[in-house]
Amino acid sequence: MATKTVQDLVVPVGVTLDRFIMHSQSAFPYATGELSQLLRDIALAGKIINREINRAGLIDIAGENGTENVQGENQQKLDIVANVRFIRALKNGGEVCAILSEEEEDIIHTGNNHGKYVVAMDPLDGSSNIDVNVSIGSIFSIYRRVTPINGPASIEDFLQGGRKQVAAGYILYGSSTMLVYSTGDGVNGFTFDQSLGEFILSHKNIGTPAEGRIYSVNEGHYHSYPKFVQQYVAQCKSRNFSARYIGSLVGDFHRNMLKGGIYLYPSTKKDPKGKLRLLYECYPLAFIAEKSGGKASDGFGSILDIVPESFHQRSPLYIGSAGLVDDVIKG
Ligand SMILES: O=P(O)(O)OC[C@H]1O[C@](O)(COP(=O)(O)O)[C@@H](O)[C@@H]1O
Ligand SMILES: [Mg+2]
Ligand SMILES: [Mg+2]
Repeated sequence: MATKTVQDLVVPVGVTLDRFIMHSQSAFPYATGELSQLLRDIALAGKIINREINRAGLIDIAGENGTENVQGENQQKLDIVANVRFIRALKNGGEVCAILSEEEEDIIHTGNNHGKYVVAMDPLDGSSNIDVNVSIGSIFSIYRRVTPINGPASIEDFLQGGRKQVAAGYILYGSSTMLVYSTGDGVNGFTFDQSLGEFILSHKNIGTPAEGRIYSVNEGHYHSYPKFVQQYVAQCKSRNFSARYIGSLVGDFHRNMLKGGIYLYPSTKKDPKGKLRLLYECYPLAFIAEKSGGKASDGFGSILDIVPESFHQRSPLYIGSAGLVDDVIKG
């Protein structure tokens, strides 16, 4: 038997998120490092939330909290824990002057008025899956503030529109934990190595396949969908597409980005403007979709071109492989 070389025996750890961020930053000689630090702060929040999720059943932070958020949805204990963990990490990090969260009515001022950035976030996405051990996520969207540094942030910092995002991404707590983000130049994914406590580059320069054979939609609401969506779903069935729906946007989106597919959350009779929130669900995932070669539409045009009007605004969402999103819109 051939003797193993040192390379065979000592497999390299890979590129850590930290190193990757450092490298990307060295391509921009005038970068000051603040956005890099902010991405590290988000990764830290992700690690802490990952730990909380893993032990939720052991330390009584599973289940409903008995409260409702600003949108009238039941809050799970972990929704609140994730919200607090994120806010704390961003406050302590110092780069963010204000935060918009799904769990809070108004923006949260961090006290860091010198911070150049604001973050809109869904601290825990897929709340109905928390207690049943199914994939959930966190979603974030980053803007450079437009209000003067050293003063308080305000509404216009958050209502700049999806095209003004300087970075966006998500953390997926699934069969492994992953952080996926883009600063506009490609989309990269990092898998969390529990033993090292580090995110390691595992999915370099992700590209969404132009076509696919997976459709993800809550078919329980079928009769409540607009005609063009019903027709599209019928078309998916007649083309023998696979139906895959977790009910955690991050998980459904991630699978379709890697394998080729489409996620649909149309308007319904109950939610005529759609269920998903524009600023911290649709915009960031649309940013990732477009930067990976996919598409995101509200049925009329690109999600990123919707002019935002309010913090918790909702939108229909059709997102994934470009060819499939085009098929829905054509009707
Ligand atoms: O249960 P439904 O109506 O199919 O909705 C599922 C969708 O709602 C969401 O759970 C909304 O997100 P939150 O859990 O952050 O409120 C999405 O993740 C998911 O895709
Ligand atoms: Mg969500
Ligand atoms: Mg949520």
